[in-house]
Amino acid sequence: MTDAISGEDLVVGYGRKTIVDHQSIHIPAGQITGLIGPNGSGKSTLLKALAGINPIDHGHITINGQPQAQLSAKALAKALAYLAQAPDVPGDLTVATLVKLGRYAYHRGFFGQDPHEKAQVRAALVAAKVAELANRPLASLSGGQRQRAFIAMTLAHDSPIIMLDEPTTYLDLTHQLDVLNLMQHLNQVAAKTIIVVLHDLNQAARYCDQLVCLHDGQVVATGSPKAVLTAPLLAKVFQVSAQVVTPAGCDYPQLLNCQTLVSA
Ligand SMILES: Nc1ncnc2c1ncn2[C@@H]1O[C@H](COP(=O)(O)OP(=O)(O)OP(=O)(O)O)[C@@H](O)[C@H]1O
Repeated sequence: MTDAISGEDLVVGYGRKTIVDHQSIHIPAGQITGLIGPNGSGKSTLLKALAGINPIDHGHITINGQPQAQLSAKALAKALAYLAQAPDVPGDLTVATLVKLGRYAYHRGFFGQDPHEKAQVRAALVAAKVAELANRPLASLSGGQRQRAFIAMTLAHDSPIIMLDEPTTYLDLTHQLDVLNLMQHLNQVAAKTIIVVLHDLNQAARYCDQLVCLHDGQVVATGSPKAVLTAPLLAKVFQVSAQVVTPAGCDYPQLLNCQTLVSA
């Protein structure tokens, strides 16, 4: 299977503090890859490096076979859309304006025309179920509505690779499932490659083809949810004991009876 993204021997950190230390990661094209790991294990740091947001101190990243370092900002923006964990934008921006910003990589010429803008923005608003909020300023929305507006912006990008850092944060269960189903739909129908950071391991197992598990900045497991979510890994990395079962009719594992192994 070809890689949409590969990162070899990556070192990423902040100032003198190394977070990801000589690690490699491969993101297969056309699949959903889940990044899992405890708080502070380096998921966002690694994802931002793959997206070209965090500079790397060592190693090599390729996007669709091309060295990331050789891609212009516009070429990188056309190749991938990245949705941050807590995006920071002015609250007086309306949802429609935010979603239009997702099209900036396609603006051409002095006046920045984008012939597909109207249709793509409309489709993104509808897909993320925020069309009725189009004229509302972001500051007036609930956390979940805001999150869906940002997802619409990411969809308007219409890039072959989509990176989502904890896209279900702030969402109630229905809207979490909406986002995950939308992600799956984009993968299955539009062949998007998706990399998603998820904390809910049962959702990760259900929706992802591959999981990459980080622990203290190290990639400690890569493979199918069944291969990665084992009782020993859950104990070592998450300090949780759990039964790992494959429910009847499912081809993915689920965790039951989770108990923490560390006392409060
Ligand atoms: N801008 C920053 N400057 C300095 N250190 C940072 C910065 N961002 C993150 N870190 C540190 O890097 C480490 C990894 O953080 P990161 O956000 O990548 O982890 P994560 O696995 O995504 O965590 P979470 O699940 O809590 O979001 C943490 O120790 C964090 O404090």
